[in-house]
Amino acid sequence: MSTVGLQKITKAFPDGTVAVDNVSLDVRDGEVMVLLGPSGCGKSTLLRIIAGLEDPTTGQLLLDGEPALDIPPRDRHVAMVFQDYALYPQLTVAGNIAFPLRLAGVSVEEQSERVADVAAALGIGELLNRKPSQLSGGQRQRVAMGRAIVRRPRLFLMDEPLSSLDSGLRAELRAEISSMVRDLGATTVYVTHDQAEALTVADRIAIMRRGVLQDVGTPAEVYGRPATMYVAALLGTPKINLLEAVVHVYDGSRVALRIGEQELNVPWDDLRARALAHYHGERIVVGLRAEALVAGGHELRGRVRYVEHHGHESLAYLDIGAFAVVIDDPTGPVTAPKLDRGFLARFRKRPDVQTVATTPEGRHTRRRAELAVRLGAAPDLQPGAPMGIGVHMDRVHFFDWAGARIDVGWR
Ligand SMILES: Nc1ncnc2c1ncn2[C@@H]1O[C@H](COP(=O)(O)OP(=O)(O)OP(=O)(O)O)[C@@H](O)[C@H]1O
Repeated sequence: MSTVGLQKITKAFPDGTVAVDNVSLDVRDGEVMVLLGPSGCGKSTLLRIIAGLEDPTTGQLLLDGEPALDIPPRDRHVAMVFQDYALYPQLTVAGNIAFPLRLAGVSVEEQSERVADVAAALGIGELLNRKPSQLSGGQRQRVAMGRAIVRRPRLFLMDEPLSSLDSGLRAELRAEISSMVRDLGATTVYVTHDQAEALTVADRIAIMRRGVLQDVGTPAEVYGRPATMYVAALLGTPKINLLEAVVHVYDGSRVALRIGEQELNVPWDDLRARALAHYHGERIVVGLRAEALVAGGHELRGRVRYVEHHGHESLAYLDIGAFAVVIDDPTGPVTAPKLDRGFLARFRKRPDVQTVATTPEGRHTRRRAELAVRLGAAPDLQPGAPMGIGVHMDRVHFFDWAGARIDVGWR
């Protein structure tokens, strides 16, 4: 049994940097909780607070329901895995994995038994006599994991464990890590800035921005019902289009969203239409992911700007004469569309990027929107071709201008 409770944790460093800002989060027994966010958002600081390497300025930490801030790090029974492996170069693989057991005074027989078990589970049983310098990056990371597991900790803390590996190996190892921690049943807090990694590894994801917790939920929940525009922009490939729209209610009977020169109707039997009606005359943001759109419908019209081929499918990027909001955060993800030269030349004459608002979500800029629509493998489409677009309204997200979700029964 192992749970973590973070209660209103704030960490301000002496220079005034607030790395973690009033974060409350419960990690359940046996759960893999991923802390996701861009560099500098406070993920590592939170992890270090759980490990006891850092004290919060205010707030409480509970381990297994008990206040834990006074427990020294070595007595918290947590194992940390970092991105830079930190293996002892002079020790063999077996020596590295056995190291914490040796420190703990475990007998030599038990040490070699446990090392062999762990190495077999990680597929590095053949490498026990090698030195770290004779291993590949992936093998070194497995050894580092082995050294953490062998102690049978009640809690794993992993800080970007895969970030120094190439992308193929990352994908392979993240699947392995997620099945391994589940087999062990160990509660895990896993830090990453990679949304794809978070969506694969996590039971639940906690999304952070500038020290503030933005959203918590299963991968399906945070992807399917993002709490804020920022969360929507962070998750998914291709990135969501965040379109600037103005709400118009016709005679209290129909809600339409004016997107550029076009109108997207929200049927009155869509329960969210009532929530949207409160914004009559106001600017909101409409989030459209590729899976909300189908080529050949009639809800929106656009012109093909360019087509991106991905082998099994392709993505058409359409100009629909609308503006997209870009979350302008130097440390955050930017939903900047790819701009070709001609586009840039035309828009230099009429700048498309301008600051339009400063909200709690950050400084917003707008750009000419490019709507991504999924198509078959090799569509016969030329730039400039007109295309009708169908919209699955149930997959469309609405946010107010400050970036908070507009929805029925939303918190
Ligand atoms: N000792 C310190 N003194 C002052 N500021 C600090 C200190 N340690 C961290 N910070 C700041 O606190 C913020 C959060 O840092 P943290 O390392 O937790 O972020 P992170 O999300 O883990 O980023 P990364 O992925 O780059 O490690 C950053 O702005 C960082 O510069």
